[in-house]
Amino acid sequence: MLDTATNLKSLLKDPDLLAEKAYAGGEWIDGADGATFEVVNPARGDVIANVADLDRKQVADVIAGAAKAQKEWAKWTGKERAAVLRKWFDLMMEHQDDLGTILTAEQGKPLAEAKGEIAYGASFIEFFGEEAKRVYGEMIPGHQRDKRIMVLKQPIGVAASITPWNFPNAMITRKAAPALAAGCAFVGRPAAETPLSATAMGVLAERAGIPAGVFNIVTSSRSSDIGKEFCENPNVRKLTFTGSTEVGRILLRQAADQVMKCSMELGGNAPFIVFDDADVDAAVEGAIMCKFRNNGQTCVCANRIYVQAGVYDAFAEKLKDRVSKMKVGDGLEEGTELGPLINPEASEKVVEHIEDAKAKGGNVILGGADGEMDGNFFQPTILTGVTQDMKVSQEETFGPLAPLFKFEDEDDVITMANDTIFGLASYFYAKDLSRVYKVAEALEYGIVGVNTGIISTEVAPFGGVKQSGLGREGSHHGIEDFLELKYVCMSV
Ligand SMILES: NC(=O)C1=CN([C@@H]2O[C@H](COP(=O)(O)OP(=O)(O)OC[C@H]3O[C@@H](n4cnc5c(N)ncnc54)[C@H](OP(=O)(O)O)[C@@H]3O)[C@@H](O)[C@H]2O)C=CC1
Ligand SMILES: O=C(O)[C@H](O)CS(=O)(=O)O
Repeated sequence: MLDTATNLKSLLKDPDLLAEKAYAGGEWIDGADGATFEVVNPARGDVIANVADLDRKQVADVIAGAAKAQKEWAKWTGKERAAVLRKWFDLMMEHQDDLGTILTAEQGKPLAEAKGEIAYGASFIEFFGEEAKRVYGEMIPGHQRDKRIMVLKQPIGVAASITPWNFPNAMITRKAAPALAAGCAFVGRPAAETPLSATAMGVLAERAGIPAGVFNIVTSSRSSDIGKEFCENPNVRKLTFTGSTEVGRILLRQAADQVMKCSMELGGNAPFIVFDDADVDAAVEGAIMCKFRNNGQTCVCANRIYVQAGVYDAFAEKLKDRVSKMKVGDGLEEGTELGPLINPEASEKVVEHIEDAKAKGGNVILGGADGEMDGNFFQPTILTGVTQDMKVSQEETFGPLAPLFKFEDEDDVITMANDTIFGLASYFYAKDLSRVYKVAEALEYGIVGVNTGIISTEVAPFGGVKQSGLGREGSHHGIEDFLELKYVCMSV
């Protein structure tokens, strides 16, 4: 039973990984006047930690220190930076079990998924540690006989990061790894719901030999204040955000005054399309992984499931059979496949989408809003007879709700799939090669999964179009957002 920080420490092989202070300038610091905020285990509602609650002035001081440290860090060679990043990666993998336990305790996902997130998060550090050695500039043939043109790539400076609660480790490393590899300093503010995974990364950064002030975690419950400091502080040259489109808009407006370089990984509304020529069994498995990963709390989860008329009934029946067997429970308990939602508001949103769909003609064939589940637990739910006018079609549910839409022909489903302000991830199952090419090209999304429901990897460029974001994270593209191009024109 998780009910106190002491109890959580008792589950860890290395209890020092549970850090309740902020990590800044190589020091562990308290909130001003000892202020703290509570971290709650979403499965049981118990307080598992009391974490330093930094105020805006303290964060400004951290940024000043990061700016100083960054000047020295930028002088390191790419190879030297690669070495400490590799050490950080090795330490993450060595402590994968403890990091997973901490993650499950504060976020709720099943322990196996949490450990998977640690490996996924670590993969960004491994990948960008290697990229640190390959930040190449270029020589361009001069435009005049006496001119030589050189293009340098230099670190942008201090990168400020704001991350969500749903992937409390990987969303930090997906930003910190390219930032540090490029020679930037990093000041990260994790979601108040899940700061412990972030401070644990501070413990390991210190052990890896990352210089003081290069990697900083500012824990705070005052998200708006800290966001304003990040956007208004002249020492911050880059803002990288993962979270809702709503908050992304606020940050972009705030960052505009400094014309700050921003990367935005925002909300999604992923269509998952099953054509008549699909392998239906494979599509059902893909839909389960895509829809119920992290209990539906990912920006790339299938939010709308479109099934062509010829296979609709078979798909619905098979999906219902598989989902009815999924185990809901505490993420720390053996065999749990679906943990709790992060908070009561998340459950309320799922209920709202179910009730709206029912009122507009939808049918619940599994689960539903009036289940006997307590706390933040929610029984996985499948709706049929879903149509475009329902809330679930235009809003991100961010929970274990699978709405099935029936469609007749290819052009119709492309139109429906693209009928959203979002454009992050999309998926479809089909075998015909011509259809695969045409549909992949027609979907207005940054990511298209073909005959797969899982697309997340450090080697590919992750990001959205339309109101799902700006920029890409991961892949060799991911480091570019932390570099500035400098053109040197030499007269010889
Ligand atoms: N595209 C992507 O990769 C991802 C997108 N998302 C999207 O985010 C949403 C769910 O995540 P959720 O965490 O609730 O999203 P939010 O946008 O509410 O929060 C994201 C982060 O922003 C912080 N925040 C909230 N308001 C402000 C503000 N005014 N100024 C500065 N920071 C602020 C939050 O802090 P606090 O929580 O402490 O208030 C949190 O750390 C969904 O829409 C999901 O699709 C989520 C993850 C990944
Ligand atoms: O926060 C999220 O939803 C992640 O970006 C999704 S993923 O990269 O872990 O797939």
